[in-house]
Amino acid sequence: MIPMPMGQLWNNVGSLMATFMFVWAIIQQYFPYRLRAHIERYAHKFIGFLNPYITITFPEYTGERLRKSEAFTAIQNYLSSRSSIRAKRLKAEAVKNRKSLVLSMDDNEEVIDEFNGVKIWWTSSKTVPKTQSISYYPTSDERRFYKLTFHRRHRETILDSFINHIMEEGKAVEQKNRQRKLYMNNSSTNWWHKSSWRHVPFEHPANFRTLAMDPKKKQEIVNDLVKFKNGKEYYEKVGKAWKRGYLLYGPPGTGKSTMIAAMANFMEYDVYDLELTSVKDNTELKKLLIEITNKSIIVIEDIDCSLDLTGQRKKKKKTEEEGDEAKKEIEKKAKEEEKKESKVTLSGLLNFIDGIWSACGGERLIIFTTNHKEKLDEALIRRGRMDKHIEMSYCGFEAFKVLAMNYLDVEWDDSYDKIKEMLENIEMTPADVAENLMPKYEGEETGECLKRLIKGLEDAKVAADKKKAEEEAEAAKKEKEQKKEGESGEKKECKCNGVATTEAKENGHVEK
Ligand SMILES: Nc1ncnc2c1ncn2[C@@H]1O[C@H](COP(=O)(O)OP(=O)(O)OP(=O)(O)O)[C@@H](O)[C@H]1O
Ligand SMILES: [Mg+2]
Repeated sequence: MIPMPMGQLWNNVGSLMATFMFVWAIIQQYFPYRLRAHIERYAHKFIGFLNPYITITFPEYTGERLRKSEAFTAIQNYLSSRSSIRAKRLKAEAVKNRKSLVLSMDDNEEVIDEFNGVKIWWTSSKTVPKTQSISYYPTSDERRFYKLTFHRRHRETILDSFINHIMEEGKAVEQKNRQRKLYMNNSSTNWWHKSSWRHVPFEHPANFRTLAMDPKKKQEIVNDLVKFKNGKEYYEKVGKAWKRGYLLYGPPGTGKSTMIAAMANFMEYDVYDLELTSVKDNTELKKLLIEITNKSIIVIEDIDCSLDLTGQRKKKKKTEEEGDEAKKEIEKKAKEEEKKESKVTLSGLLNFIDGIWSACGGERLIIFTTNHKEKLDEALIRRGRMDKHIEMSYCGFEAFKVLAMNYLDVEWDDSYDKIKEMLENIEMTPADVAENLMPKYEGEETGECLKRLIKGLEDAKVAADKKKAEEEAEAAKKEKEQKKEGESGEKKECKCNGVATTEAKENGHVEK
């Protein structure tokens, strides 16, 4: 039914249409095809003259091979939020890769929508084809479609803006509701895998609220991410691929992996965990890159351990210095290693990050983590590649407060002053603080957990002092040995030379 304002005029039009339909049925039955086509053309003109409303149909499947229409899916998503508020009869479907059921209006249901003050009617219907045919595609013969009806005076608004608006909004709804994924790269030796990546649902609960770190630093990271997410036009304007690199560095247990999960949840991106050691060579690395979708985070954890990326440049430098023989030996060793290890090179990785191929697809974050920033090649982490370097460090008092809130649900306790002072002087990772705070049995008192943390900090202090004393003793011992060696060397030199060397003279060991 076409939605129209009711009234006398429309009643008349309605009976006129009914008469017309009757006449049309007779024409179809008895008139030859050519004449029928001719009459049909004029009939449409006549209906168009009487009916000021325009209708657009969006079928569920399109094309010869009956592929699911993108427009239909976008409208379904767009309407899922609206129709669930406005429609009286809804249909719930479990859709692949969606976190929750998709609610859409039931067949022959109508929803009234509005766009920039223009009234729009959506109806959902289905047709059952009269002729039966054998097909590999949709098992059911039912063809669902959405119908969009609007007044012809709004033709421009609808065609120029509204259609784009529903496509964009529908895609955004889909993005928001989809089940996000955690991908890992398949080993190149497993040739039976069709895709280079396999995945599992990404369900890490980390978020920025529960991430323990300095609040100012955390806010800065959140702002940076928001700027990146909304930066499509900006990146286009400056002629830069829409991607951003983060280097997370710090000791084990300071929350680098937790931060990645929090970023993925905040941005609603998929995560691609790239294990470099199982990538055969640079070509395979490129192939992996091409298969990565937009709105994703590419992670390479412990980049300093992944490959001998730091060594390759240094080796090259060394060979140049040492000449042919050393060169040959190193090349031989390298060849042997290549046989069993990944052949991904530093330049291959640099190209992966910001070569021309890296620009296929957009909205990607690349994150490296390391415990030893100083070990990495400067080229790998220079700005532009790794745009933001984030240090994840030992637990400070602000970070402790977040952890105490997470684990114990307390905002303040009398012991906090003492803990604050201790955390300023003792290094303990957030992972260790969290472990101390976590109740060890059902109903363990908050005070007990805090006491355990204080005890843990005291123990850590004792251990750190002991380590420091040992290191100092070791250093003193070494220095003493070196001094001794130096002295005996000088004496030897003085004895054997017969003639005093300049150095011996300077040191006062001159033979008379
Ligand atoms: N900053 C933090 N905020 C909240 N929880 C943390 C934080 N740091 C560590 N944790 C807790 O400690 C555990 C280990 O942290 P995580 O794996 O993120 O450390 P990491 O820095 O990645 O360590 P590694 O260098 O060994 O990979 C996490 O599961 C989390 O519960
Ligand atoms: Mg980690």
